[in-house]
Amino acid sequence: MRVSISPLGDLGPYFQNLLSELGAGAAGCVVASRLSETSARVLLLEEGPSATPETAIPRLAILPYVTNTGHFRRVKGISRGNSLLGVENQTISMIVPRVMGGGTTVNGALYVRGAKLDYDNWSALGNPGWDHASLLPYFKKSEDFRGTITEHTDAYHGKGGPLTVDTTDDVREMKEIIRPVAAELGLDIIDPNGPNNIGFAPVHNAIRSGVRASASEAFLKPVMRRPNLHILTGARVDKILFNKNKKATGVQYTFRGKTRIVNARKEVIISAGAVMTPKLLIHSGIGPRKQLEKLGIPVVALAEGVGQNLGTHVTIPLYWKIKPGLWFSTKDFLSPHNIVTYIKKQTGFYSTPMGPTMHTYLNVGGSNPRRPDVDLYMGLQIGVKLPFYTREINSQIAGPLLNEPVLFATDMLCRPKSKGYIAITSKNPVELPVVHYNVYEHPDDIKLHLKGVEELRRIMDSEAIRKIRVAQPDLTLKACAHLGNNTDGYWECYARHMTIFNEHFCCTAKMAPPTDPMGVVSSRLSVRGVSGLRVVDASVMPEVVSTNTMATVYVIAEKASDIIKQDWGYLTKEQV
Ligand SMILES: Cc1cc2nc3c(=O)[nH]c(=O)nc-3n(C[C@H](O)[C@H](O)[C@H](O)COP(=O)(O)OP(=O)(O)OC[C@H]3O[C@@H](n4cnc5c(N)ncnc54)[C@H](O)[C@@H]3O)c2cc1C
Repeated sequence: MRVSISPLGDLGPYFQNLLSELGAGAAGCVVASRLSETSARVLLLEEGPSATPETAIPRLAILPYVTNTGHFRRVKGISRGNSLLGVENQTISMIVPRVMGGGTTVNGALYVRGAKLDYDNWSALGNPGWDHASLLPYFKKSEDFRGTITEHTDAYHGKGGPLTVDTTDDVREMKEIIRPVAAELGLDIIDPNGPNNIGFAPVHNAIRSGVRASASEAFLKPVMRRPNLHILTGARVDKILFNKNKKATGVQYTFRGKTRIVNARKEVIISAGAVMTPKLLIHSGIGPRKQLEKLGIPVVALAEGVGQNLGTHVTIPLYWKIKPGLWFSTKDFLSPHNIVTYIKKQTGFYSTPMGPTMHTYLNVGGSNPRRPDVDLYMGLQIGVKLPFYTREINSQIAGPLLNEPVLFATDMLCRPKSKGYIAITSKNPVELPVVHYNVYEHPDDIKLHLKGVEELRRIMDSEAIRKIRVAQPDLTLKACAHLGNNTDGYWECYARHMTIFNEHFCCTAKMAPPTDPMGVVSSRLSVRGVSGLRVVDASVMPEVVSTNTMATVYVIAEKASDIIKQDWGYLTKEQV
């Protein structure tokens, strides 16, 4: 996708009467697209470049994990205490997107909405209008669903929206493997975005006819020529500017090495993602008192919750060796047939993402039989070296499976009670934040997580899975071997070594009622203590949802767009 890169200085008075938006990620692309449906002038400032062509190829979706594609920065993700023991210095190198489309250009393209009760809980926390029934029309508005619809799921899917959601060949194959397992264990096979939230759920992907449907491709590309929408890439916003009445009047940004200012008469919307939005707020004088004082940044508004309350998911990876021939091999990557088929028709091997193809949503803690507390992801893959982990871990767990066909499963905790924070350590806009997330800080998390491991092992021991497995090599973690074979102690030790946290960051500028001292934005997503400033991205989630976060960010952005349109008189009260 090509975007305009004219320096704003050349555009003069055009930017009067402006809605200025920054961050063209999942949320930013939706908001820019929807707001430019009105007569408002919209300026979208994005720090990163346009996406390069290989990002569109689903099979290469995991590329960021193994190489540096230049579409993201790596920030430190640190966990202290008795966790991440198998990771060098207990520090993961985390991906923070920096490209048109943000996370949706570099992510695994899984489109999953989480459980209905996640949203009902947001509303119960004092955020009216954010319950599932109110959000369902917005999920549907975004979506152009190409998968199978039944009479039970029809009411949950949209047709004709900008974002194509589909299932792939790999997912269909996995579904056939799982069908007898589900029958044997008495579990349903469900639609991951349908009415039932417990069971095996074949993955839905944001993919359009074999090509990644990123936020910029789906929401911006079709509307690029709107005269009231202007997009500037390579523009890093350094701070929000305020007048003496604490109204946001515009932003200061750096473009081609020069500092510039643009004024926004209507409002400024931050969509920089859950790691970078807190940085920008703090650099603009909105944040916890101690932090602003320490950095010597003049206070515009005190907001103790900025950068706090960090939520994400934690995962334990496990591997089983399977029969050869069931799955592709490394040779498929270099097969001229596969390459030519993809180039000519966007079908075949390269048209499907490499990653999990099946969720298993279960409630193992007994809290609510309708709301999952673990998501056991599964997929077939070829054994590779594991990023993040130490040499010892790699030789014990990955080594025996290198280049072998494996069934991998990750036990993901849906809503960990442990919380983290984003540390902003410098006033320098170029300096990156550090993510602190102490895995298993809350004692309930490990207990629940280990119940997930138990369930996973039960699934792997089912008759149907045994049929596709071969003798398992010894994958014992030596550091835990003294605790016995398959004992609770062994698995806890395994989890404390192997569990990592994902880049499903959220909740660092959370939406909350005024009574909550850690709330940063209102239920209309306006930043408290100032005017003319909103946050619309993963930061505003009050609590993490039960699954991957992209679909949730899309729904936040769809709803926010209508709220903003209403506040500026483009929609009536009844229309939101
Ligand atoms: C590697 C990876 C894999 C993932 N896999 C999945 C998956 O398969 N399914 C799923 O549901 N979720 C997945 N996620 C999570 C999902 O991508 C995010 O939840 C989602 O992208 C968050 O959207 P956002 O709009 O909040 O932020 P982002 O999409 O991160 O967008 C933020 C944008 O703001 C820009 N920006 C930041 N600071 C500035 C600044 N100062 N000035 C201008 N621009 C700025 C960034 O360059 C970026 O483009 C994954 C995330 C990652 C990183």
